[in-house]
Amino acid sequence: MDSYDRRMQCDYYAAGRCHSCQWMDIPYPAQVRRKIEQVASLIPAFPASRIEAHTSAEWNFRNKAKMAVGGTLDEPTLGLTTLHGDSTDLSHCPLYPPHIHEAFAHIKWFITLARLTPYDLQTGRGELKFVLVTTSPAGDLLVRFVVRSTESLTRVRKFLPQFQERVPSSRVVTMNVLPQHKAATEGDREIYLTRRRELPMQLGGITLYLRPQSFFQTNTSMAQALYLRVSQIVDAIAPKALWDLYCGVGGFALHAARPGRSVVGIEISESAIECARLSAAQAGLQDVTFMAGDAPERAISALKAGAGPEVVIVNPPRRGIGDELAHALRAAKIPAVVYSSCNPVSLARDIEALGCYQPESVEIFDMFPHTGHTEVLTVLRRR
Ligand SMILES: C[S@@+](CC[C@H](N)C(=O)[O-])C[C@H]1O[C@@H](n2cnc3c(N)ncnc32)[C@H](O)[C@@H]1O
Repeated sequence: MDSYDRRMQCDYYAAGRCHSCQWMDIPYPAQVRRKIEQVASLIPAFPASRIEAHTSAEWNFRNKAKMAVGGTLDEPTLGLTTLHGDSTDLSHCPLYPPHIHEAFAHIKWFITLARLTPYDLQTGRGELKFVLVTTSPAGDLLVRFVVRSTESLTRVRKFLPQFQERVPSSRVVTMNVLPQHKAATEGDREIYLTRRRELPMQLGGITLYLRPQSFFQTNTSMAQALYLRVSQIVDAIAPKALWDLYCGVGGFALHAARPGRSVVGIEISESAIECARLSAAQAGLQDVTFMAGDAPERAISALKAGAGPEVVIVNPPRRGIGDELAHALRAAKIPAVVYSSCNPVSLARDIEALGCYQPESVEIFDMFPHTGHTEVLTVLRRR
């Protein structure tokens, strides 16, 4: 497919209305080659020819939409807004699956019905700032209305049954309050409008649970492939004890849990840990413990006290694991570190800090087609 055909698949890009996917002009196989070369240039110990790539669907792969609300009460837009008060509707963005597109139409109808005035970035007036929608593989939705204040709460509660009648898949609906005029897509306060609080995300044999403020990988099929691959890698090493640091709602830990293997997951978000525990209990997993806390701090103190599993999985935020944790893993002589990273630059820095660890394999899981971002999985073995 040439670049002209590709542009035709996203009308917004072709019309110059959205530039979020910077690589839209590059045919997908060339995007993947470019990512492999980028990763190889950052991890010189590993040649591009040995990097395996797991490719994504090119369209409809994103499970989460973050839409800025603009336009007017009677004709709201979902997409982009600017400081000058301009708004662009992107509610048919081809990265989202068709049922999210359908939900957007009903969300617009609901905005008008509940008198949720779009927030104006220029004047600071109005109420509704963003609509955040996440879908499960089964098509159920988590819908969040990010508002400036709770002024509309009574109306939203009143009309919600009508919205849910139109969108029965909207299992969890919340109002998130973001009073400050700042560049953020959500605030700290979450008001649940439905009895259900978690969106079940069925991945293979495990059901993960997602709450409004918990992290979840945005490409569900790629996440499933990644968890499966890591469980195979861990099974091949066959550790008796395993840690999953920065475990989120437990994707790696739960997929790698086996009878006779002790698994510990550590994550900063209390609510993500509650979700991970729920999944473990439902799956009847015995020797799996999830702890809320600072992963580097807890791991370093446990390593200093002499604890040490045979395998440590790390999946940190973009900043990476940092020198202190890298040095502690090295000093404790952990035999294998399975590192999943969304930032090859911090990954390369951490590999350097780990020192005596050699990449045994490097794989790309292309979570983010049409952008320069990629997820890299590497197995680091102590030399
Ligand atoms: C890239 S996400 C990975 C989540 C999970 N492994 C998954 O597959 O969904 C990084 C996670 O690190 C968590 N986090 C950030 N800082 C942390 C810290 N200091 N200690 C523990 N977890 C942290 C975030 O809340 C987020 O859930």
